[in-house]
Amino acid sequence: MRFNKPSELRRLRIALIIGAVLVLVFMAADLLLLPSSMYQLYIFDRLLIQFPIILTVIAISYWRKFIQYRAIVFATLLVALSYSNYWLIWVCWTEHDFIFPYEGTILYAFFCVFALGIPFKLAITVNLVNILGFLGLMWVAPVYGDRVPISAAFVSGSLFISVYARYRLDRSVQMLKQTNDRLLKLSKYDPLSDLLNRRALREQSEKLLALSKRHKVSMAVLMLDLDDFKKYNDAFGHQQGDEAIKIQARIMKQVFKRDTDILGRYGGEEFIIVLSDIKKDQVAKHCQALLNEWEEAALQHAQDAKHPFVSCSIGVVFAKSVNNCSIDWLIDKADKALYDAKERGKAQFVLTEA
Ligand SMILES: Nc1nc2c(ncn2[C@@H]2O[C@H](COP(=O)(O)OP(=O)(O)OP(=O)(O)O)[C@@H](O)[C@H]2O)c(=O)[nH]1
Repeated sequence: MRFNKPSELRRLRIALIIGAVLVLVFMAADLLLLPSSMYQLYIFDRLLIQFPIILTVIAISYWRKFIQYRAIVFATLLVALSYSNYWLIWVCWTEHDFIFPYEGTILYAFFCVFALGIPFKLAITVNLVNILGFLGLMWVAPVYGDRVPISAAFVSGSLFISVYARYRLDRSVQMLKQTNDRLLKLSKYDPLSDLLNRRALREQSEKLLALSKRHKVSMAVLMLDLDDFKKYNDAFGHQQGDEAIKIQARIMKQVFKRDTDILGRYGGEEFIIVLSDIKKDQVAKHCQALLNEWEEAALQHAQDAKHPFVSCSIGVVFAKSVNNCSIDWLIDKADKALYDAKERGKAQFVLTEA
């Protein structure tokens, strides 16, 4: 799952606007309930404190670094909204003897934690601050009389549930992301060599070819095949053969390090390397480096193999311009060059030009 900054920003702004509209809707509902003597106080709290706080956050969302600091901004928003609610409850009680409901505090917590996405650790801190605030309010102004303990328990419990639910949600998303990454890797990479599998190799090669055509740069396709691998398997066993495949992959990664180099397992003991924007003599140098690495590895081959140590043959096609080329055509050319390398005695490379 990739984080998409513009769409996340849009989503958050929409959530904030919905929040602001909800405050207005609740205002209308509350005004039906409240005695008219309290209208001024109530409207002051909602319209001149809470509503502008939300509008300020919407304005802050246009700040360049908002996404980076959004969790802190939303945590501050939650504290500000909750404490302005506490203030309203307190003033209603002390000045008008009116018992203002506390449910808004819970709604604000759920809205900020879920709709705006305050992460788990920050949600604990902020909700703790809000629970302490509510308990403090109940201490200095026991608004709900006999119901103070149950009200305090209800507010604390609800805020705790929002934090716990956030934790479960974060964990599930994290696990989903890990599984997704694993599946993506499995669908793209060959598990034995950790190189691209045939399908991913084709997809990436097509993309690189399109880019090379657009930028009018050269390309080279190398096809590699372990020499007398059947004999190696027969002599040392399939498992040892798998080790040789891993060595081949390691050598390829050692020699071809550019970000744009595409390394893949084409099938069995055949590998493909696709390069872009490279000179012909550089390609030849890299092929020689591959052969040298195998020589240095000095891995004993089967007695009846052509060479005493395990080696590979390489067929290369180099195209200065790829305007009229397709990937299939380039692979076919590299395959023919590989056949030539095998015919000429193996453990060597044959480079042809398209
Ligand atoms: N250990 C192992 N062997 C494999 C794997 N994939 C293919 N092979 C073996 O690779 C061998 C390929 O043999 P051939 O196609 O006859 O080629 P070769 O023996 O390398 O002969 P040349 O290509 O002429 O040098 C077969 O024995 C396959 O079983 C694999 O994943 N692991």
